[in-house]
Amino acid sequence: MSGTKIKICGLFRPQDAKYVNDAMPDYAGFVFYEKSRRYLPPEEASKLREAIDPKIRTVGVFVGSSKEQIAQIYREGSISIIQLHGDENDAYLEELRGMLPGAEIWKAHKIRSEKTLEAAAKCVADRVLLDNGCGTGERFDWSLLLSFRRPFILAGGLTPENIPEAVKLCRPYALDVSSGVETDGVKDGYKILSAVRAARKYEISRIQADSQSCG
Ligand SMILES: O=C(O)c1ccccc1NCC(=O)[C@H](O)[C@H](O)COP(=O)(O)O
Repeated sequence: MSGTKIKICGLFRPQDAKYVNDAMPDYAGFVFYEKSRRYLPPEEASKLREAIDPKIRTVGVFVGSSKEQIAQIYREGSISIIQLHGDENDAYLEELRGMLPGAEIWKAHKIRSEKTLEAAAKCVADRVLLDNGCGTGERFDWSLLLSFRRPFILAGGLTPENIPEAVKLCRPYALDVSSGVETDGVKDGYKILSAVRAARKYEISRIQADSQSCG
């Protein structure tokens, strides 16, 4: 079944690995941005990666890092996808690609208007992530996505409760959730499980409805 994928972002404690292993999202994110309250020091990334089920792909989130820093972390093997969440432009992406042939690169775009979506549509990244901000728990105006024609990862203000609405309205390739699966600023195992189930459950009920309507 190829349903909507889901990423749980901002893991940094040993128990976060257990939570994702119980829920089995498609992706887990490590934030390598020192100013984030979810910062994971690069020297701790390999240990956390090893504690996570190998079927879950890990994504490194970078803001304003040098290409050399990103390449070093990627080569160490704790992440298999690079997510650029700062002001990186296409030239930066192409240079990074030249340094890391075959690496999957995602680029986050802060969506404010049709114009910001146009930039996302043209971006050279392997995948684009459409967000309100940077792990701030707020969503943008999803109605802007009605005419967006490229597969995308939806981020910003997603919760176990609004995931069915998000999937139904926006039809994303994947969902990216962080604040919405936290309690008192740290990851909550029950909320992670609920978010992953919400994404998968919606997909199952949609497939059932489609097969019934086909007679
Ligand atoms: O999570 C952070 O602290 C963060 C800091 C700086 C840049 C990006 C950051 N997170 C990126 C993500 O991929 C988040 O999952 C995404 O923005 C959604 O966050 P939320 O609205 O909290 O669900």
